[in-house]
Amino acid sequence: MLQLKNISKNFGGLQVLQDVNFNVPQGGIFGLIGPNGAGKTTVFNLITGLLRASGGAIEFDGQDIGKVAAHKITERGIARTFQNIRVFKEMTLLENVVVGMHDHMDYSFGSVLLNLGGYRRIEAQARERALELLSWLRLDHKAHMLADSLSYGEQRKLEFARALATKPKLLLLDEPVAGMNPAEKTELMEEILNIKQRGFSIFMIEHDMRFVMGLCDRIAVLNFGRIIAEGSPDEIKNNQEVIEAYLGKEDSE
Ligand SMILES: Nc1ncnc2c1ncn2[C@@H]1O[C@H](COP(=O)(O)OP(=O)(O)OP(=O)(O)O)[C@@H](O)[C@H]1O
Repeated sequence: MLQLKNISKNFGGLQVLQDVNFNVPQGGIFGLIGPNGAGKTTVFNLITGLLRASGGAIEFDGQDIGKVAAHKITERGIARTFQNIRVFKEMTLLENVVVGMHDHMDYSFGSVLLNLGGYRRIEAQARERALELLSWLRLDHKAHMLADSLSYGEQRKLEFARALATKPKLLLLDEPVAGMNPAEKTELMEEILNIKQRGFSIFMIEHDMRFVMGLCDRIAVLNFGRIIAEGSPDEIKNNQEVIEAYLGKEDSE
């Protein structure tokens, strides 16, 4: 579904990614892990059009998206959440999700003027859909509360609902359980599995190994800007180079 082909990225003289190749398959959960500073967020920024690669190609559904603008990439079906939470705290949960939908709603200024009934119907459908998305994350009972009243973990989940509002084929999650307590992590695991079962493909960056190993069908490991391993969670857990990258050569015993 999403293919990175020989991707490299330099910031001035600093080579952050080198010959990165992997394929995120349709319908599953793919994980990208690696030590701090390995280049994981840079990969997400390249895929979502926030940065341009220095070399190589990125294809989504067989089409080159390497030069496509960020908002157009969302239109093509890729949505993301960020490491730092970006919800509108002074708006209700429902409003937060409806805002995420607006670019994709089927009305123009003219049609609103000519057809107020149609506009109201579309708005009502949007609110209904937003409630459904909130229910996927078990936040529907708080739909009319301000986002500011949510715990940190709940705000992260609200971000997911908002990303889903753009009807993505592929959902990119940047450290989804950062800052969550163990109970919230367990809940989110179930919710992400449910989202997968609804037909969404998921690609996540995550440091929490229990979460990554428990959820992902396949995992790629990035170390100093290079992919050093790719495989099933069991293959990754037992890969000597991966163990050394995380623990350091000396301590790997
Ligand atoms: N805009 C930039 N300009 C210069 N260097 C950058 C820029 N963005 C990232 N880097 C550098 O690129 C390297 C990779 O950063 P990146 O954030 O992609 O790593 P990461 O694997 O996501 O790390 P973490 O797990 O800590 O979030 C780091 O050395 C970082 O300092």
